[in-house]
Formats: sequence, structure tokens, C-alpha cells
Amino acid sequence: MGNARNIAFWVVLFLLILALFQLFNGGGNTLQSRTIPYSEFVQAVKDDSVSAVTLDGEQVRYRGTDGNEYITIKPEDANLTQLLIDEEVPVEAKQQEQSGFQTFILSLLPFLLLIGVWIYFMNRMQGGGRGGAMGFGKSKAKMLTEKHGRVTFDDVAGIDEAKEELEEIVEFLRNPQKFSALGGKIPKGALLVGPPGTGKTLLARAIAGEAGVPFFTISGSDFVEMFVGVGASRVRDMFEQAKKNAPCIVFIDEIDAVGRHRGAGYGGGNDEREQTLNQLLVEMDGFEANEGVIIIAATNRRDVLDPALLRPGRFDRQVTVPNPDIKGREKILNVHARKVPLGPDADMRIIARGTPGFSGADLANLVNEAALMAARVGRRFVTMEDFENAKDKVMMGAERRSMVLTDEQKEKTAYHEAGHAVVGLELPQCDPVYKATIIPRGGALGMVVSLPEIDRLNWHRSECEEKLAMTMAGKAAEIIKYGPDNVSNGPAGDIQQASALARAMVLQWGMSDKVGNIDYREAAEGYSGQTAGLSVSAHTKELIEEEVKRFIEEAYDRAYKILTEKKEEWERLAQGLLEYETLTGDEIKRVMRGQPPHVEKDDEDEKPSGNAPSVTAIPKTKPRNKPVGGGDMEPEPSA
Ligand SMILES: Nc1ncnc2c1ncn2[C@@H]1O[C@H](COP(=O)(O)OP(=O)(O)OP(=O)(O)O)[C@@H](O)[C@H]1O
Ligand SMILES: [Zn+2]
Repeated sequence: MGNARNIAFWVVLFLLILALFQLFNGGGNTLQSRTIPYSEFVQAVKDDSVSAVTLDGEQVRYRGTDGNEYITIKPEDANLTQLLIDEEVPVEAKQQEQSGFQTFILSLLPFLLLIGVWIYFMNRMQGGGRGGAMGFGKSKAKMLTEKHGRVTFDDVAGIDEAKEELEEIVEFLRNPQKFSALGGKIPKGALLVGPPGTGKTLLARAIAGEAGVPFFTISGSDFVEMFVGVGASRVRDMFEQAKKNAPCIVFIDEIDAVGRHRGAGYGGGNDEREQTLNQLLVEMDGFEANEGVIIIAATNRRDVLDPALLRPGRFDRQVTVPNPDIKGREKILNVHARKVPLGPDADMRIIARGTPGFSGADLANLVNEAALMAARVGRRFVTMEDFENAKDKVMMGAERRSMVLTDEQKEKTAYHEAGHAVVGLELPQCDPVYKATIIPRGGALGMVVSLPEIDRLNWHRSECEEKLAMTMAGKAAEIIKYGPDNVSNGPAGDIQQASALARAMVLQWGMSDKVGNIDYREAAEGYSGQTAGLSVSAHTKELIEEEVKRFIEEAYDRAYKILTEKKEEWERLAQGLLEYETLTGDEIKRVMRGQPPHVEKDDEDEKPSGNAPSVTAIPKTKPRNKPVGGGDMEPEPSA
């Protein structure tokens, strides 16, 4: 019994009693008027015991100073007007005659109103809203059935291991008797762990869809209420509902909202949350695995969960749902592309290649954006170009064609981006340059995109060095072209990327022989005063700084050298970008050779840029590959 619900109940009851009291008190006034002889009325007027009179033909009503109402009939010969004037008695306008019934209803009005309010309140508390959210003590779980669209394993792609691990649950739900007859141990709960948007909800729904059982969904944060006891009673109610509908699946999203380590709460013990969590534990222990209720919870913070949740008999099965790899991305794209008409050139493999770090939800969004782009220009199918644009939009923000750039800014951007591209193409270990553009997008004035052919998990030092050189090429280009005095803040994004990569090389990956194979990241945090860190000698600190700087400076010099050697090609590419604004990998190569970017169909046999290079994201330390060279900052007025 939710406390809050009780309080509300008593408040409403109190109001009702108050209303009834009022009714019998005040109501009496209008209902009981006493009829008196006219002479008595005249006497009352003279005695000043009349507060006001109402005239209605022969009938005179008046309220006496005693609070009662009287009625009298004026005899024909009496001069009432004169009497009222003499005695200065105010006359009130004649009231609308009301039937007895109307009067009755009217007097009941406040009472009815209160009943209405009361019913509304009780309804809200008991979840009168059909299939919808339930209030206070009731679980807020929403039940999804096949009416809401059936989701099956076919709709979930790219996370095959996770699917396999959950197959067993589907089997069990389809045929609980078979399992219990064999005395097999059925998991009561499974915990899906993984970053946002990787399809945890989808997976849980697919289990329900495959097994053909109802699916209850609730978010951990729905249990968290300010009233003590409400969360716990919601948990209880949720389990009751689930048992009634067994076999079924209960999905608790963001379980960390309730499931945080007890005692390690925010700002010291949170009674309500702990009580809720305890209730959850009690309920999970309280039902038998073969009752057919399976609890699936999702979190991206396994580390904060209370260990009690992970004990056998609770969420003893843990399934990792990672971001998809390149193959997985292709499959997910295909799943979502089923719903849109594709142009003949649309190749999901290439898109998968260009979207490392994208989650399933990001990819779904990408396909949707591409379809919108096609619709906007009135095409009936979605082309590769739409996908490209959608990808750039998702990654970098929308194109800002309307942004006014001076010719000078445009030219500088063109030389800067051409610098990245030329160095990227020159260095063999950089990822292939896929595209260069000087159309502003998001916060960047232009960018060079390079795509790894496969997801890169490890990096050699020489590759890192080449990547650094490509990143620093933008700045080198600006200096060669405009001189050190005229370098802009354009390379700010590059410098940030280069610093992050160089630091990782030195502090984390042991790529500096001088610093050695020691992970100094914690110490580096100490630098910025965040943590005490472990103590590092002043000498080592200097060494680290020196080495980070050396990697970057050497990369810069390398880029500078390449650009001076390849000055002509670079110049041609910059001019080409100024003319065409966006060039693909093949077009870039042609323009650099001094050919027109677009070739006639018949000699288009070149495969997408062979072994050309590029800089891209720093592996693992960066969430998503931002185009290198990309993120060139737009000049900020103040910066
Ligand atoms: N593996 C996948 N296969 C197909 N579609 C996917 C996949 N992963 C995500 N999606 C798409 O992304 C949408 C959102 O995914 P979902 O809500 O299941 O992610 P989630 O992991 O539960 O995220 P969160 O942790 O933010 O709740 C899905 O409805 C689906 O369209
Ligand atoms: Zn740049």
C-alpha cells in the first residue's frame, strides 16, 4: 500500500466530509423559507431586522438579520414601495425562478464537483488509463503485444553471439514444461550489457516476439519516486502483473537507475531507492524459475550495479551487446534498408566501412536520413549520394551551404584540405582518402574523409606516425601558402587530434623508446591536478612532454616536406576543390594528375582509391571516427 496513495485518499475524504457539512448548513438557507403574514413583515422592517428584500409580483422574499429567509404576500392595498423608501431597505433584483429540481442540483454542485475530482484522482492512482502508465503504487510497466508490431530475431542484426546466448530463453518460453520436466535450470533473468543504441531493447522484444509471449517494458527510472515505498510497491505490482500473464518477458531498461550499488548511493544512502532495489531482489528470489516469467534488464553501466543483483538466481546470465563491427554494421544497414527502395549504386558495404563506431541506432538513423534526403529531392529511390550526405550529416552536422565564407576563407580551406589529402595519399599506411570537401558542415569549414578498409584494432608506430603527419598537413599547408604570420585557427581541431594521438602513443602504447613501456596515463591526469596520480619524477614528466612534442613536430616536418615536393599536385587539388567543392577519392587523384575530375563512363575502371592513406580516428580512445582533417574549426571571432 503506497503511502502517497493513502495520503491522497484521506485528503479527498476530508474534503468530501467538509463539502457535506457545508451542504447541510448553507443548503438549508435556500430550501427552507418560512411564510409569514404581511403584518409581521412590516413589523420586521420597522424593527430593522430585514437586511434585503426581493420582489416578485405580489410575493416578497426577505432575509432577516437572524439569517433566515421569509416569504410573505403583499395585500393589494398596502403601499410597499413607500414603506421600503421610508425605512431605507435595499431591494435586490428578482432572482431567476428555479424549479425545485434545479435548486436541488445547484446545491449539490460543489458536492458533485468534489466527487468528480475524487474519481479523477483515484483513476490516476489506479491506472485507469487503458494499457498506459500507472500511477503511484502501481507498476508503470507497459505491455506490448503483437499488435504493436512483431519483432523477431530477423530484425536484430550484427550481434549474433548475443542472439545465440538468448536462444535458450526463447526455447524455454515456447515450451516451459519440456524444460522443467528435464529438471533443467532456467535462468530467471538476463542482463544485457552494452553501450546505448546497440539494440538491447530490440533484442529483448525479439525474444518475446520469437516466443510469442507478452512483453512488459519499464525503465528503471520509473521505479524511482520521491515518496518512500512507492518504488517498492511498483516492483511488487509489476511482478504480480507479470505472473498473471506468464509466460512473458519483463524488460527493465536502465536498471542502473534502481540497481546501483547500495550504500554507494548519491550523496549517502537513498532509502527509497534501496528499498526498491531490495524489493526487486526479494521478488526475483520469490518466484520459481518455471513460472515462466523472465526478467531481462539492460544497462550500459555494469560496474555500478549492486553485486547482489548478479548473484545466481537473479541476473545470473550476462550478455554483452557491443557496438557492431564492420560486418555487423553491414547487416544492420541491410535490415533497415529493407524498408526503403534502394538505387542501383547503393552499397551497404561501403557505408559500413565508413561508419566505425556507429551503433545500431546510429545506423538506423542513417538509413532514415538518407531516405529523407532522397524524398526531399523527389527521388523515388535512395542513392549512394543520399547515404553519403546522410552520413556526413549524422557525423558532422548538417551542411551549411548558406554560410557565407569570404573568398579568402574558402581558398584557405581549400589549400588546407588539399594538404591533408595530398599527404594522406602520399603516405602508404594511411587509410584510403575517400572524399574531400570545402562545404562547411557542423563546426568544420571543410574536411577530408578517409576510410579504413577494415575495423582497425591495432596500430603500428609507423602507421601512427603517418596518421599524425596527415593530421598536421593542414597546418603545414597554411604555413607554406600564407606564411607563419597568416596561419589561422583552422588547424585547432587537427592539433587536438594530433595531441590526443601522440599522447596515447607515449603515455599508453609505449611507442616512445625514451619514455618506455609504462602506462603513464594516471600520472598524466595528476598533471592536470585531477588526481594525485602516481608520482612521476620531474625528469620523466619533461621526457613525456618532449616525446609528445617530438612526435608531433616530426609529423609536421614530414607533412611540410611532402607538400613542398608535391607542390604542383597540391596546388591543382586546391584549385579543383575551389571549383568543385567536393571531390571523391578517384576524382582527387585525377585532379592531382591535372585531369578533369569526371571521366567518361568507359574509362572508369579504377577501383576506389587503392592504397592511399589518410588519418582517421585514434583507435579505441576516440568514440567515433571523425574525418581526419575534418573538424577543422571555423574561425571563432574571439579565439
Ligand atoms: N543490432 C541491431 N539490428 C538492427 N537494428 C538495430 C540494432 N541495434 C539498434 N538498432 C536500431 O536502433 C534502435 C534503437 O535500439 P535499442 O533501443 O534497442 O537500443 P538500446 O541498446 O536499447 O539503447 P539504449 O541503451 O539507449 O536503451 C532500434 O529500434 C533499431 O531500429
Ligand atoms: Zn585540418
